[in-house]
Amino acid sequence: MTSQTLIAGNWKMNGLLSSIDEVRAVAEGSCDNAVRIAIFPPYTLIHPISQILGHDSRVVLGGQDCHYEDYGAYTGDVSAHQLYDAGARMVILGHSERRHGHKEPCETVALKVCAALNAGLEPIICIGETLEQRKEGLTHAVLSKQLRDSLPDDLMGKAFHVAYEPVWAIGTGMIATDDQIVDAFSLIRRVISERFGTDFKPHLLYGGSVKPDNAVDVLKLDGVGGALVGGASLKAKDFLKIIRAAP
Ligand SMILES: O=C(CO)COP(=O)(O)O
Repeated sequence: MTSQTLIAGNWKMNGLLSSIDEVRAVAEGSCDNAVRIAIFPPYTLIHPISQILGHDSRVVLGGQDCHYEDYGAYTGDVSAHQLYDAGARMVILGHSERRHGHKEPCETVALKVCAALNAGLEPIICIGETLEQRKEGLTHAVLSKQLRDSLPDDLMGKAFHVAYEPVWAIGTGMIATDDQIVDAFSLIRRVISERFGTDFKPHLLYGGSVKPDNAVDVLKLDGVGGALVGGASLKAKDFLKIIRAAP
């Protein structure tokens, strides 16, 4: 699995056809090949953006979720194969806005991870505790359970990423402290090595209020393999500052 720093922008339910210019500006403004860049626009924009960027673009596209079935009577859903067909090569799975907003259980996330890998998509699997859970001292228990139950058994040798996104840090401007990030990452590494063996080195991202002015501090932390950025990925000028902050 690549150890290249990954800077990923999750646009969530933002962006219109006119926003394609922002992706073009990111592709043109980023010349450091050491950093991998991914943008997760809404489904409606994946294909038009992929057409404009072309195959050898610096920017990889991804979906923000997918269904675990390949096709069928699932009104409103999109399959991993459809994402790939539209030009996506990655997918975010288990984001807290899916886990909490759509009551999505870990077992469903695990099925989606399998579907994504079968379709040739690289998944970013998100986990994170709420503020109440942290205050009650449940952070480790919550993260371990989410991780164990959201990862299918058959992951050896597959390219995937785990994003630690504390729910209370998302969209709040309240970034996790260095100690909280390092602590969560060491737990994630431990849980994964217990399950898949010590040779298995997961690629870990941090997400939650990453901005141009704090990106350097987050990305230099030991073991941080990149960032999953929400609000600050919507404008190319902000996102490029975060990309340039990568070590
Ligand atoms: O949810 C996030 C990325 O998936 C983080 O969002 P913000 O960067 O807006 O806090």
